[in-house]
Amino acid sequence: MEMQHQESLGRWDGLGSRDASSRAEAMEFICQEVMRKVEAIEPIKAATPAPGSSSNSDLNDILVHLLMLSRRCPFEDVRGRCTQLLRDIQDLGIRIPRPLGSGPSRFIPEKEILQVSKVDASTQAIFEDAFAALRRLDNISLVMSFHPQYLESFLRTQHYLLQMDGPLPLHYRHYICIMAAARHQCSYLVNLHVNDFLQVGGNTKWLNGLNEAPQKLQQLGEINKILAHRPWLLTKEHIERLLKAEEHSWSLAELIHAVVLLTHYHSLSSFTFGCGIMPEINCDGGHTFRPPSVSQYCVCDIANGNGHANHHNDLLGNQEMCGEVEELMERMKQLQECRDDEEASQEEMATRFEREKTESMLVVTSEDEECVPSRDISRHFEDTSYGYQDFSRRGEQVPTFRAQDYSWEDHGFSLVNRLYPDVGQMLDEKFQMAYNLTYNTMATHKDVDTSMLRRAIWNYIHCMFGIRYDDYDYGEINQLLDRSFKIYIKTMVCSPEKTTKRMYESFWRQFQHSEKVHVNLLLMEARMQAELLYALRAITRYMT
Ligand SMILES: CC(C)C[C@H](N)C(=O)O
Repeated sequence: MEMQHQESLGRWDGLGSRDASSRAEAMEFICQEVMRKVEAIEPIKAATPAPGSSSNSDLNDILVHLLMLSRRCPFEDVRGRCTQLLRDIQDLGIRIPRPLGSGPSRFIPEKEILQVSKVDASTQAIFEDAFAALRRLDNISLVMSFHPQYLESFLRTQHYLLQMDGPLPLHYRHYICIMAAARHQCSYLVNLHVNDFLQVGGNTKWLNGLNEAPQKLQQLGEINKILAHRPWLLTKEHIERLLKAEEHSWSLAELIHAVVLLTHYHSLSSFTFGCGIMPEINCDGGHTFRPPSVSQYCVCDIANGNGHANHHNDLLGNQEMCGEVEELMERMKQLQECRDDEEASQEEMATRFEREKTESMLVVTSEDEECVPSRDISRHFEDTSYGYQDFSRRGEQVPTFRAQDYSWEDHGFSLVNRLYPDVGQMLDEKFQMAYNLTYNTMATHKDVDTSMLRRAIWNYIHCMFGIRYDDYDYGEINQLLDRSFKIYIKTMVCSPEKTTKRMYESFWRQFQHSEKVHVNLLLMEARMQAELLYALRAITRYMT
C-alpha cells in the first residue's frame, strides 16, 4: 500500500497539468483506499472491544480518517461513500467521531470560507490535484482558496519542495518542516509533518528531540534559530560550518533545499497564526468521540457542516469605524498627488527609513491573552529563550541591508535556480503573484488602485528586517498603516504565536475577511523573501 501511494505521487507532475482521466484515476485510487480501510474494520468489529478503549485505536484511526474524507475530500463520490459508511457503522452501535470547532479558521466564520462541496470548476481542479497529491485538503488551503490563483502557485511550490525529486530525502524534508514550525511553537504544522514524517518511513526516535536526530540535522538547528528570529546575524561562517563538517557535511544543493524549507515553514507558521487556522479534523484537537452535550448527534451533520454555531460577532463596532476606508483612500489620493510635486533629498529619504525601522522595533506585540493549545513540541528545538522579543528588548539595532547591493531579482533568484533548478522560478512566480495580486477593491469600493497600499505593507515588513529600497519613500508607511495594523503585522511576522483573535479583529474593521487573508499572503511572502535574502547573501559571500 505504501508503495502504491508513492507511485501515485510520482505520476502527479504539477497542479493544473492533470487531465480529466488522471483525475478519475486519482479518485479511483482514493476509493480503493477507502474500501481497504472498510475491510480492515470487519475483523476489528468482530473483536468488539469497548468503544474508545485503547485496544480500539486502529478502529478509531479509521473512523477519524473516514470523517476527514467525508468532509474534506473534493471528490463527491468519496465524500458520499464515507458518510454512508459512518452512518452504517453508527447503526451498529459503534461511537463515531465528530469534528470539533467550527471550520478551518478561528477568526473567520465557516460560512464565509469556501465549502469543499460548493466550488467553481477551476478551484475544484486545484482541490482535486492537491488532494490526489497530498491525500488531504488542509485548513490552510481552504482559507487560501479566497485567492485561487495564489493557492495554485503556493501548492505547486510546496508540493515540489516536499515530494518531487530534490537534493534531500523525504523524511529529512518533513523533519526540517517540524524544526522550522517548532521555532514558532506552531503545533498545527508540527502535527501535520509529524504524520508525514512517519508516513514516509521516518524514525520515531528522532521525534523525541533534535538530539536524537542525525548530527547533520542537528547542525541545522543554529541557522533555523537565527533565520527565524534575527536573520541579519547570519554570516558566511555559519554556512561554512555546515558545508565543511567532514562526514556530516551538507552539499550546497542540500543546503539550499533546507534553507527554502526553513523559510517557507517559518512564514507559513506566521500565516497559520495570522489566520487562526484550526487543527485538522484528523489531527489532535480536531475531533472528539464524546457525544455532544445537547441533542443527539446526527451523522448527516458531519457531512454538511451543520454541527456548530458560528460565533462571529457581526455587529463589531461598525458604527464607530465608519469612514475608516474612505479616510485611507483619501490619504492614498493625497500621497499620489504630492508625489509629483516635491522630491525629498537622498539624506532625507534615508532618515525616513531609519526612523520607520527604529519605530517598528518599538511596536509592542505581547498581549498575554489566549494560549495556543500545543502538544509537547519544545523538545524539537533547544534554546527556547532565543526569540525576537529578547533581542528587541535589549535595544539592539537591526543593521541596514541595501536592496541595490543584493536583491531577489538580481541575485537571490539566479543563485537558487543554479543550485536547485525550477525552485527559483517557482518562488519567483509565487512572490510576484502575492505582490501583484489585486481585485481593485477596498472593502465595498470598486475600481481602486491599491498598489500604493500593498507596496507599503510589503516594504514595511522588509523595513522591519532592515531591508531598504532607496527609491521608496518610507514616510508613506506612516500615512497608510495605522497603529493597530502595525501591531498585527509585527506580531504576525516576528512572534506569530502571540497573534490573538482580538488583534485580527482590531485592524481594518470594515474590510472583508478575504482582504485580511490577502494581507496575510503579503506578510507571509514578504517575510519569506526577507529571510531568504539574508540566507542567500551569506551563501554568496561564502562562495566568493
Ligand atoms: C489587501 C487589500 C487592500 C487588497 C485589495 N482588496 C485589492 O484588491 O487590491
